[in-house]
Amino acid sequence: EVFSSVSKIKQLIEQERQLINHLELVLNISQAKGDSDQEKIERLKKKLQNLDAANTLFQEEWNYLESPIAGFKHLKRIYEDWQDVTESENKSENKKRNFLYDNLQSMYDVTSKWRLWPSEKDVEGAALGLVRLSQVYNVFPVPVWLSDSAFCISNCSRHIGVQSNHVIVPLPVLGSSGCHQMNSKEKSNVLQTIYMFKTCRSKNPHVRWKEYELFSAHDLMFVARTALGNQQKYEARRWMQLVKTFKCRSDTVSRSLVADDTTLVDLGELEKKTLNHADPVLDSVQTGFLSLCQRSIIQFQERKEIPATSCLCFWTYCWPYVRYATETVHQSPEINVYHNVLSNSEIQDLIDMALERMEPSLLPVNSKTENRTNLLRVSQTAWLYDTTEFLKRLSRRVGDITKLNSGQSDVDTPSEPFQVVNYGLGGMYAPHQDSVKVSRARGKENVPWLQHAGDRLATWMFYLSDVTSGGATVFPALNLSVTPIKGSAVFWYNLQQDGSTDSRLIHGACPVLLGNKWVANKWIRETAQTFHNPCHELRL
Ligand SMILES: O=C(O)CCC(=O)C(=O)O
Ligand SMILES: [Fe+2]
Repeated sequence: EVFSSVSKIKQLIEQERQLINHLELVLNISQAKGDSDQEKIERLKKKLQNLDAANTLFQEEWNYLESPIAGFKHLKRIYEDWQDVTESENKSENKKRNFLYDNLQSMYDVTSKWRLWPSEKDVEGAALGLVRLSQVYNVFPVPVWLSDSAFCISNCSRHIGVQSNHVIVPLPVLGSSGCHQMNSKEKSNVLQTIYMFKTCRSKNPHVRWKEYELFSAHDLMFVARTALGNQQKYEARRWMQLVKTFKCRSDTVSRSLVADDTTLVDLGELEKKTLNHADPVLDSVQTGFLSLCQRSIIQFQERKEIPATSCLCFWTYCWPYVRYATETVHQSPEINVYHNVLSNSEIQDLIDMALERMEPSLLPVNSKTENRTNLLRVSQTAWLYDTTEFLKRLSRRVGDITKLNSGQSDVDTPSEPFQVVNYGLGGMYAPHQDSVKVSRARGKENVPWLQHAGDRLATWMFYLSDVTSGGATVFPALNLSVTPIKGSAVFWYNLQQDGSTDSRLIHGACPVLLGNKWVANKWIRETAQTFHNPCHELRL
């Protein structure tokens, strides 16, 4: 599975490069051997050129893949293109075993076994990410017709205080259109982006859009069909309607964007299936979650810098001494954000360690990932035990700041190992409690220490990245959202003094609209806090 981690999607560039080099070699040898159909070799060589161009596009600018549109298009292209290359021989009528046939066959076998190669499920996962983003943030692709080029891009909604029909262009997309003179402050500002975009376009009407910035009719149909398959009829209809606007346009660009007749036949069938849709009914937690997520996008531009005045500064006791700042973001129950608790190189080390071990995240209660269509949690996770001095030091730092027993080892387990998380395209975590009271024993029989560790008394979460847009941690019951700041951490108690779950601490991670979000959790368990957990008045 790739779609649930933006960093893994980026890594595909390197992997595809290796395949391209291999294919080139195979084609050259085949040509020299002369045992294959020359026409076929020519066709594949043409294809190879296209693959090479598409791959090179992202080679230097791989941050473009942090845009959900580019990410979706990239996964879909890799899946479809390589399916086409490796299956071309199988499909042909006169299957003749030769060097080319054998090699394409083995490339097919190898890639279908690669865990880090996109499957149809990945393309669907990315499509559902787009649907989720359009639902949550009301950023929705609308066709915008500009001079000779047609493109569909996000519609900026009333939710972020801008009239409809304005457009949001995800920043990486903007960069390629000759509008990249923005400074970093401007880059973090979604609203400004819209105005930048508008001015920029009017100054550069000749700018042509790159293929991965555009949704073709085929792309839109794919998203609509996937939404329908996920029982999201209303959303399916919204995406489908865009194809119709293509259809109505008479200019050549729009006509070329409507792929072929099958798209139109598909469109008719899909329309029938999406009739009589009903809007989903959301409960109050979900509604609170969504409106906090929407609001956090507007707040983003207002609050990016670490607040200087409202912070108390401390030193940790452990080497290397860290001068951190405490910001109380909520009073009762108390939620604190600690700034400057990790250095950039510590962050890089954590991410490098985690990247090798990441697996699709499990849901907390049923611990099953089979039904990924619900996508309550779209991310990948790696557990890092305190096996190195570096990780022990980070665990100690958490203990120094929280005054809790935060160590982690096989014999004595006051807290869990670090759980490093990387979110995917439109990656999110629906509202949940970190407390595991309900599910404690279930499925954990093979982890003996967990049986005695007690509940998750407190949550410590390092932010290992900033997020360009979206991705806030929100607390619907407290009407609070916390913006990820690289190197900061957020901390709260999940349990009340009597050990019961504090329902006010329900929280979730908003979908990432643009960027690559990384966090690292450390859950501090109850049992080993006997002489550490401060009594009521002393709690941090
Ligand atoms: O990523 C976030 O902002 C929240 C993550 C979270 O709640 C969790 O992993 O339990
Ligand atoms: Fe959580």
